[in-house]
This record gives sequence, structure tokens and C-alpha cells, in this order.
Amino acid sequence: MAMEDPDRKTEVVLLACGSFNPITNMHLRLFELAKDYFHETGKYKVIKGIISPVGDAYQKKGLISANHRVTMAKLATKNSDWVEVDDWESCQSEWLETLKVLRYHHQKLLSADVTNSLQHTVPITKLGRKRKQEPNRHEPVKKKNQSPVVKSVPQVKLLCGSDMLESFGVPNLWKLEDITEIVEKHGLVCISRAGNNVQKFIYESDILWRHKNNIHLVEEWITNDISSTKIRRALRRGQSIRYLVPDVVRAYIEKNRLYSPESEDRNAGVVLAPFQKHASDPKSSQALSN
Ligand SMILES: Nc1ncnc2c1ncn2[C@@H]1O[C@H](COP(=O)(O)OP(=O)(O)OP(=O)(O)O)[C@@H](O)[C@H]1O
Ligand SMILES: NC(=O)c1ccc[n+]([C@@H]2O[C@H](COP(=O)(O)O)[C@@H](O)[C@H]2O)c1
Ligand SMILES: [Zn+2]
Repeated sequence: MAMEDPDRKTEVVLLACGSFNPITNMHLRLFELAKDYFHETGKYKVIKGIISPVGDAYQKKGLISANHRVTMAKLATKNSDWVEVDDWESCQSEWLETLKVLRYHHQKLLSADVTNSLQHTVPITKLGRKRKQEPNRHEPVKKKNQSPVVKSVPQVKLLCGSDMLESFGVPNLWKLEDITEIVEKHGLVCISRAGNNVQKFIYESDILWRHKNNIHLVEEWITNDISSTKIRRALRRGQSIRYLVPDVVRAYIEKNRLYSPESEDRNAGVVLAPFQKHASDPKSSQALSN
């Protein structure tokens, strides 16, 4: 695609998909942990984080309306200068495979990049000639000048916890071809969650093992087991959730009385959308059996 510059860092956009029912401090920490990890490698630059709450059609038990979940995620990230919320996925009337969400965001960056380079196009040959005419040949050439033309599109990597990675092994939940394309074309960043053995999981899957260079495992040393399930449970019991979610999110939940025994019963007994969609597909039944 573009001219490779060994000094230039690969730009990465981190995409987190999930229910965010509701968003917690731990979800926000995932982004910080992943960004630190990539920057410490010296090879990547994380330019953006995207939170994509799942749509209502996912039909998970206890899932409250996407409208509230998106609003809370926006409130939670309003002080972040690099993490944003995208509601495209949640606005779709049907549930979408995570791969399609990754493709959409990659495509969006591609078209933004085309627009950008059309605005700044300088033929590469011209830049080459200009470089040779520079007076001091020993001075390092400023590669920065080339950026609008030769810049490559950022990679969009799926950011998740190890429970999501391990869900790849749940029969009928993921299509094998989707898992393959995610790890082959995009890449995965997985934050370890207490009680999960991700390395063994990767070892036991041929596909994940083959693409392990594109699966980044990030150890969370300051462990923190906040989950949305536990937040909803505390709320149902009238217990405090202060310091577990951003204060603006807590205030929004209280104002709108969002989580109750009734809301927890939403979608009770309903089959989760991916199971409905993939159950009859033989390719997905034993997604990672070897
Ligand atoms: N404590 C955590 N450590 C690592 N990853 C986490 C943690 N909490 C959530 N995640 C990750 O955040 C993403 C979104 O998760 P999700 O919306 O399901 O939140 P959750 O807290 O796990 O909610 P629930 O309890 O309802 O399953 C997933 O990739 C999940 O693995
Ligand atoms: N086949 C798939 O693409 C597939 C299957 C199951 C869950 N997912 C996604 O993973 C996330 C899981 O979120 P929860 O952990 O809240 O259920 C959601 O964004 C959901 O859309 C994708
Ligand atoms: Zn979860």
C-alpha cells in the first residue's frame, strides 16, 4: 500500500464492543491499559478509542435501551481527549456481528483518508526530486513532508477483556470465518481478567495460535473486578455504586431510575441474537474446536 518508513509508528484505533449496561470505570481503564501497552512497544501510536454499545436487538437479559446506554457512555467519556462513543452500531435495527462493526470503522477511516489525501495531494515523484535538491545531503530528510500522500490508514483493533476472547469457544456464538478475519485483518487487544487463562486458550486453538502475533495480551496488574452485572446488582439492592462508575453516570442512573428488578427481567427467556442467527450454521457450531 503505502511506502514503509521504519521510523514511523503504526497508527492504531481501538474499538470496544459490548453492552455497556452501564459503562463502568473498568471499561474506561481498558482503553488506558491498552494505550500504555502499545506505546511501550515503541512501534504503535494509539490515535483514538471508540466505544460502540450494542443495539437493543442483541436481546441480552437485562439490557436497557441503547439510548440510555449511549448517553451514559458519552457522559463517561466527555473528559477524555481520545476516547469517543459511536452510536452507529446501536442505531441498526438488527444485531450486527462484531466483524461488521470493525469493517465499518475501518472503512470510515479509509474514506476519511482518501478525502484527506485528495486535499493535499503532492505527487510522490516531485517529493523525491525535491529531496535530492536539498542543500545539505547529510541532514536527515524530514519524512513528515510526505505524510498526506504516503500515510497509511490506521489499523482498527478490537479491544476486549479475556472473557470476550474466551467466548469465541462457545458453540454457535461466533462464526469461524469472523474470528479468522478479526485476528487476520484487524487484530485483537485483550486485557486479562482475573480467573481467565487466555494464553492456554490461544494455545488450544489452531486459528488463534496461527495469528498470535496479531493478538496482543495486556496484563492488568492493578486488578479490578468491576462489572456491569455487579453494578446492576448493587442498584437493585439500593447499594451505592459511587467510585465504581463516573459520577455523571451515577447521577444519570439515579435521575432516570434506570436499573430495577423489572429492567433485569427484560429479554428473560429470549434467545441471544447471535445464537438465533448462527444456530443453524454448521460453520459456527464448533467454532474453535481445534
Ligand atoms: N474487569 C474487566 N477486566 C477486563 N475486561 C473487562 C472488564 N470488564 C469488562 N471488560 C470487557 O469490556 C467489554 C465490554 O463488556 P461488557 O459490556 O459485557 O461489560 P461487563 O462489565 O463485562 O458487563 P456484564 O457484567 O453485563 O457482562 C468486554 O470486552 C469485556 O470483556
Ligand atoms: N458473532 C459475533 O460477532 C458476536 C457474538 C457474540 C457477541 N458479540 C459481541 O460481543 C459483545 C459482547 O457483549 P456482552 O459481553 O455484554 O454480551 C457485544 O458487542 C456483541 O455484539 C459478537
Ligand atoms: Zn460482559
